[in-house]
Amino acid sequence: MTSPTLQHSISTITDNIAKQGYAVIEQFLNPQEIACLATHAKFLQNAGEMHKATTGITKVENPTLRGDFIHWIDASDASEAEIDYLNLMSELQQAINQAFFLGLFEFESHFAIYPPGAGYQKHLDQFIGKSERKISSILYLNDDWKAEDGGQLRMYLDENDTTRFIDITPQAGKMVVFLSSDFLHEVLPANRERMSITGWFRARSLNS
Ligand SMILES: O=C(O)CCC(=O)C(=O)O
Ligand SMILES: [Fe+2]
Repeated sequence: MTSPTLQHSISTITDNIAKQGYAVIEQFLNPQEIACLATHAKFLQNAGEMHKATTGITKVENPTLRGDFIHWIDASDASEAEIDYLNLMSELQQAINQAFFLGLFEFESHFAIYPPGAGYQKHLDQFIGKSERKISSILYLNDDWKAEDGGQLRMYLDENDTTRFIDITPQAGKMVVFLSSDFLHEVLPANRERMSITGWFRARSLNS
């Protein structure tokens, strides 16, 4: 059963995507749920389960492009906190499908930890020539994040004008959702560790 708060967040997301292609929700999950996910991210890190992220279809490590460590969430082997997250994202998926008729969705997601100083240079979330990733989502897990900690997600609002962007602080509980094909974005380096879960809703490709 969906809570009224979640229902409200979900309709804010679909309304804002329809209006401007992206949505920022300040408190998508409550502090307790975020704390469980953050604890799980630290557990994965301590267990050596976070791996250097790669970029592109060829999966090359490119620390100058991105410096984060990731762990893909596997529904068949998920912790309680991960299952709660996946259930919420499944509700969001249904709402997005109903609003935009995008259809045939799958969801893939990973934890990401950026050590201090690491970022992710300007990119699009679709691999060149591939467009299965339709919607990107990022949920932040960082308690008490201040603007001076850095680590903002910089979203470019016009691909032809790099002076038009918004900076989003990765504060715990905040969720950003956007059309994967439409927004160049980057992660600015932070001066403290930065944790998140990134997810993509995909349309099935014709050959999969
Ligand atoms: O963590 C963020 O704010 C963005 C991450 C990102 O762009 C990605 O993983 O593709
Ligand atoms: Fe991205």
